[in-house]
Amino acid sequence: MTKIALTIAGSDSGGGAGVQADLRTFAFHKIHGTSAITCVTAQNTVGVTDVAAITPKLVQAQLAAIFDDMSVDAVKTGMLLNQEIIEAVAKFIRERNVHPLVVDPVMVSRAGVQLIDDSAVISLKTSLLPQATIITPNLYEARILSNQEINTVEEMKQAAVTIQKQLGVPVVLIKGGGLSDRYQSPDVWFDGHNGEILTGERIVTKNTHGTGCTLSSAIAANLALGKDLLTAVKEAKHYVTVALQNSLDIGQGNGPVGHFFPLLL
Ligand SMILES: Nc1ncnc2c1ncn2[C@@H]1O[C@H](COP(=O)(O)OP(=O)(O)O)[C@@H](O)[C@H]1O
Ligand SMILES: Cc1ncc(COP(=O)(O)OP(=O)(O)O)c(N)n1
Repeated sequence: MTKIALTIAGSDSGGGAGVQADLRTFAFHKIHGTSAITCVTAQNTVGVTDVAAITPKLVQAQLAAIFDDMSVDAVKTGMLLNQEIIEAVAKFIRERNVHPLVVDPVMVSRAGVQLIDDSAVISLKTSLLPQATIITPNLYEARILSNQEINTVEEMKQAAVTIQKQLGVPVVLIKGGGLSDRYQSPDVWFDGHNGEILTGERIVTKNTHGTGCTLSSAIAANLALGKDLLTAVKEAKHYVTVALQNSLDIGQGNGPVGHFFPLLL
């Protein structure tokens, strides 16, 4: 039977991240992708030049249109932009008991650019993250969520424990793309009992745009396919590594990861 996944995220006009990356990732996994768009960014490989929010009412209407008609096997959230949209999404997820739910708490891009309003961070912490099956902060986002400095794998482990306990999220995966390690790009998993370092070869390329979106949508795709959470994460990390090996040297800045390769999962 055809599996269905949903991305609740922003549009990236340059096609490297956001909804565009998510739908490509779903398609690669042979999942039918649906989308509830939260905001439209004017963006390319160099940066974001403008952004406009979709009204919370229209975000909710997109969600209702999907869930009133289809049976959704897994959901991911990405860039939610502001407090009103986060509250609308969180309310829908609570009322419809939406799961499994992968929350990529998009706040700051790997280049350090803030992608959501300050007030939105509080709503994210209190309304959305506690409903997630797994959250996938990058180093910047994990610093904000844990209130601690993170520059090493040891500090990633400590922060994962802090975030998991303080926010009551079942599983925290801190992504290590931003570490200054020349050979490895490790992610740290903590599920309340067990911690695990998911190792991965660091691919040397400037074309890393969309890695976080691709990872979280690949996790959602694997969950939609019925895989257990740790397997879903490990296979998603492998997918991102291969996508980085096939990244596209387009544009004048950081090109996107590529999705044009044979299935190697
Ligand atoms: N150069 C790289 N080589 C291999 N894996 C990478 C590289 N950069 C990022 N990753 C991986 O991509 C995923 C997304 O991480 P990251 O880039 O830190 O997130 P974000 O895009 O949200 O800032 C993680 O699994 C991370 O380990
Ligand atoms: C519309 C939109 N959503 C999310 C992001 C951030 O993308 P991400 O893959 O998490 O980060 P980078 O690897 O590109 O830093 C975005 N830029 N736009």
